[in-house]
Amino acid sequence: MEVEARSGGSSASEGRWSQSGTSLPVRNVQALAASAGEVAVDAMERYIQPGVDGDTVLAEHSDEVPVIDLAKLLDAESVEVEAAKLRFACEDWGFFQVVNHGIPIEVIAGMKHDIQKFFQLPLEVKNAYAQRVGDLQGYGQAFVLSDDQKLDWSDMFGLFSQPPQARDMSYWPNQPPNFRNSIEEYSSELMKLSHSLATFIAKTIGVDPELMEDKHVGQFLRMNYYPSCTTTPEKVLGFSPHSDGSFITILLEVNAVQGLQIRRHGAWIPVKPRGDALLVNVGDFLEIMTNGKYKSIEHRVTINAQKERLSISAFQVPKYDGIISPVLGSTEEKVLYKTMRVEEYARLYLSNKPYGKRTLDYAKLSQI
Ligand SMILES: O=C(O)CCC(=O)C(=O)O
Ligand SMILES: [Fe+2]
Repeated sequence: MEVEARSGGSSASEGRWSQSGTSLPVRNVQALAASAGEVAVDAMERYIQPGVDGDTVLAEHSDEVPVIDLAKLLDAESVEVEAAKLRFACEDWGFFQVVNHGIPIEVIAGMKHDIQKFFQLPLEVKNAYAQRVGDLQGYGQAFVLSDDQKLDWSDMFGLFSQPPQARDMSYWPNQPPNFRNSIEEYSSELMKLSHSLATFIAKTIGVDPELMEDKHVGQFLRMNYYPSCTTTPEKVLGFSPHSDGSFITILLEVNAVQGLQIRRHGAWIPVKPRGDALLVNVGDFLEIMTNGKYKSIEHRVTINAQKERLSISAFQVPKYDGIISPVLGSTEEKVLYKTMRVEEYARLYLSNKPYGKRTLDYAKLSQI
């Protein structure tokens, strides 16, 4: 069936395909959506996920997503109360909004502006940047805009943005003109935020922050573009349910269009974008390190009928040649996760396609 769908790309649908470096046609969802008026039912079909529209969504709980104030964590008078909130957020939700995060407004505004301009570039221009890269070895430098394997209604462009010595900026897009600079500023600001959060997270579990130091030394930045979908928005997903292969992930919701949903008690809770906050979530590596005390929660992205949505995920990742293992609070604590090489985990995660929590299940000792 898959072959059928691909070879169906006759002259009528050629405009919806773009050629990758290989001869395989790669679907670009933004281009497909732009031709919406004539999107044939069969072109849409592969994106339809049966049952999505039947899942329980509890919008009335959206306001309960925890909010953590970094300024209060940094203030001796309020740190205790705020750290307790942080602990609850990581244990119970696996997600929190961080306000007073200290990232200059102009840095965020620059990044938002440039990412919108980037996705407005002609497909051939974007593909040229995407084609130049694609090597994920040792986390690699960047990866594709379109993915012909993917069933999700989105296009993504990713690059390894930190640390400076491990990246090659010559691969980064230089359109719009200030893009490289915006990425550089944004990612180095986020790195500082990540270190600050990691310090407080370590304290909430009684771990020496230095033990966490090499667990978020790198940063992978992924820019996500979710076109609107006029035909069957309730039946497609921009991003299928997954947990993140990171220590923590810091998400910027670029244009305030709702879409992200968090798995909670068997239902989905939509997250309301906040202009003054960044959304942080616990990733798989932090779940393993805390021996399951902090949860790497599944999440997914839904699609809007009228509006496109853009977001930027910044995955804080450990040293590729390091190891990841539970850090125990006491000698009596039962070890629930394997000790794994980061490289092994990363390879598994990337090969699995992060649908569901398969990689994390593999790391759980109780599963074997
Ligand atoms: O776009 C979003 O809101 C979330 C994206 C996401 O979950 C991811 O990049 O891992
Ligand atoms: Fe995610």
